[in-house]
Amino acid sequence: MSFTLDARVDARDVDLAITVQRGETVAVLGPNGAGKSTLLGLAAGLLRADSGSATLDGATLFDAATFVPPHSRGVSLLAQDALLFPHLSVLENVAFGPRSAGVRAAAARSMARDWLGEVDALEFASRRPAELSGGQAQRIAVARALAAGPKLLLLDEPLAALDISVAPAVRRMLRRVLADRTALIVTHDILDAYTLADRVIVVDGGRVVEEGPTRSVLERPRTAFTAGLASLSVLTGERTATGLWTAGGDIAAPSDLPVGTAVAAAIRPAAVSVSLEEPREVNRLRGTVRDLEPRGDVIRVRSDLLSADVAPAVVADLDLALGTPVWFAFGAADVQVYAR
Ligand SMILES: Nc1ncnc2c1ncn2[C@@H]1O[C@H](COP(=O)(O)OP(=O)(O)OP(=O)(O)O)[C@@H](O)[C@H]1O
Repeated sequence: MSFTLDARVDARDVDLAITVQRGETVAVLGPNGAGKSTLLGLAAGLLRADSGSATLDGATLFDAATFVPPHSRGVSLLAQDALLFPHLSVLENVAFGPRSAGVRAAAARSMARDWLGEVDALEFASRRPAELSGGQAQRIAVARALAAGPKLLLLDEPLAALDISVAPAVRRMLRRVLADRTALIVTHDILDAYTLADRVIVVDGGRVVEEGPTRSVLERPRTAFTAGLASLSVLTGERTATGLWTAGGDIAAPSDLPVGTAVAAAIRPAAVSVSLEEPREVNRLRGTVRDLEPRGDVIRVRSDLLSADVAPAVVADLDLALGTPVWFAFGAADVQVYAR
């Protein structure tokens, strides 16, 4: 076990318990105000808990009697913005951590060069932060965080401030450097969770509401927030002999779960079609159009129960608008049933 935290911040109604295994990257997802930054603040030592404790590799970071200050924790926090020292060169920025830890100047510079190489940014060593693009500055910030030799790396939406044209390359770099590291990454981007994290924790209302391996949480969401993030429609109901019973009607779906089990069913919007007349498909549910959202080359048609991705021509042909009553249809094989 590497990092454990079980702590409360009463004024924020936050009560979180999490564990990160050694070498594991855990993504922290959740709506605005859920408590994600509070979690990072507690781990980094920027915020004090009212009660609880945290340990890192067996050493106490805080408890009722102890509070290890941020710089002595072996924890590095990488913020959304690079926050480099503007008056220092890139190399000096990265060498700062080792220098503060007592490493001699020449050795610290050599370490800094190694870390700059690690993030593909050696060519910027002599520049000042003002001469860097956002993506370049974020690479330097990663090198600086790693050069401090942290046992736990905290990343607070590290790609959020980047131009979408540079984010993929920085994400690839992060994937490489996070591979064997103990890290917590707060993100709003499901792609970060898929590409960077071994496990995800979903926080809502100051509590952990879902956790597990990234794929299983995102493919079998238990909360509306996670379902929305994963772009899945989730229907809840009870297992029947042929599928499941839901408030919207019976649905045919394959499943090995016993009849009567409380189940949820996830359906991808791309697998759902929309019509005005009652369709022939065995799985058909009535709905009312609540929202029409352009998403690339499809329009996402949302109702209270289900969403469907359809071609713009279909929206035009059916004359869909907010409030239009419609039928949704989908195949039994497109329904993923799991226990709630
Ligand atoms: N400095 C603060 N003082 C008091 N309450 C705060 C402070 N910062 C956050 N809170 C409250 O604590 C709760 C958790 O907020 P937190 O910033 O941790 O959420 P978050 O998940 O990081 O949100 P976001 O995604 O918007 O950054 C919220 O109710 C918020 O209003």
